[in-house]
Amino acid sequence: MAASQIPNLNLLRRGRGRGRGGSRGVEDGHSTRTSAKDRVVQGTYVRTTAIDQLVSHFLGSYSPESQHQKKQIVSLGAGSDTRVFRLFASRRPCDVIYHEIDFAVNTSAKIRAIRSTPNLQRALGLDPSSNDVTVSEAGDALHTPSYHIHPCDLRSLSPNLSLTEALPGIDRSLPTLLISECCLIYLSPTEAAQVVTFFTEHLFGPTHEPSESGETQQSSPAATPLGLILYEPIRPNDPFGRTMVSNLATRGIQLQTLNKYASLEAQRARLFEQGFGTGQAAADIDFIWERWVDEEEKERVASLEMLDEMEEWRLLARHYCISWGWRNGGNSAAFNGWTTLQAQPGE
Ligand SMILES: C[S@@+](CC[C@H](N)C(=O)[O-])C[C@H]1O[C@@H](n2cnc3c(N)ncnc32)[C@H](O)[C@@H]1O
Repeated sequence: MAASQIPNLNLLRRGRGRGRGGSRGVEDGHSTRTSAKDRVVQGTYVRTTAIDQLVSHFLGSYSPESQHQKKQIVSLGAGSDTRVFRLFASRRPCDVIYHEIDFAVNTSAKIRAIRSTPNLQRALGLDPSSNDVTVSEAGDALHTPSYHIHPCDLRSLSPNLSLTEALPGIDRSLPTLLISECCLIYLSPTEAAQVVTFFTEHLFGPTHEPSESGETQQSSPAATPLGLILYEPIRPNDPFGRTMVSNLATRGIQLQTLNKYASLEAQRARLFEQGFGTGQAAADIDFIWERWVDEEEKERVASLEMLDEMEEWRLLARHYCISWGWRNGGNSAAFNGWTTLQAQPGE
């Protein structure tokens, strides 16, 4: 699918209706604007809160010393996501190196927004007049010591590219978290797996350096600690899921990996198979709402929603999941914070 054809799934959800009866509110286009907006607040809220929690459990609590133990985040298909602004505003001096990858058309738009919005620059801690900020001539790449925006089709990442060609500024030795929030689902299963392999094996795999005799030898047996968070729809085969798929299809959207990774179990198996051998976990948004959000917060957010809409929202929430997997890479404790998070057992 070409860049211009890829809609923002998150924005599409904004147009979804309540749909009483048959389609149970999936993309049926008969909603009132106000109620659709309310529900999106709750859908988006849980997703963002859950991923924020995974991110903060990975980064650990902030202290000025923590900048000496930097970690790295790579957001695949970051689009107009704003997590980096919130994160940088709360961790200064910064202890994270943050990379965002997307098609040039999207990275250019984001860089234009940053350049024209002093508040965003302040959130990033940027001084645009300093030499620390470099923007490419085409306006589609941005590099600072802590924040990099890469104009790149993920499918073009290949072991044949040098690091400076592929993703300048990536540090191969830092514990790294990859985030795919509704991104890899647009690729074919093979392409999506190749993207993940590029990171698990090529960029962050055990390093191989030529010996004096010219043979390749393993200089560091331990791979870099690496984690992956995926946020995507699941369960396309029940009545609600079938309606979801068919309504997306009428808009020309085919979520290519949806059938292959259709359940929580399939998502966990995918993470294991794709190199995150230390731990794999998954939960649907309904479970996360129940178990990760405290009662007071739930009441506050649910009050935005008419009570009789709640069941419908929960049905929708059972069709989106977050899965997360990690490998420690030697004895690293980089992802130990994830072991305390409650995952959903079973399918
Ligand atoms: C539904 S949007 C999600 C954006 C963002 N992650 C969020 O949650 O708000 C999907 C994003 O993935 C990007 N994307 C899809 N395929 C891509 C590819 N092959 N290379 C780079 N970016 C891609 C799209 O351009 C788009 O910005």
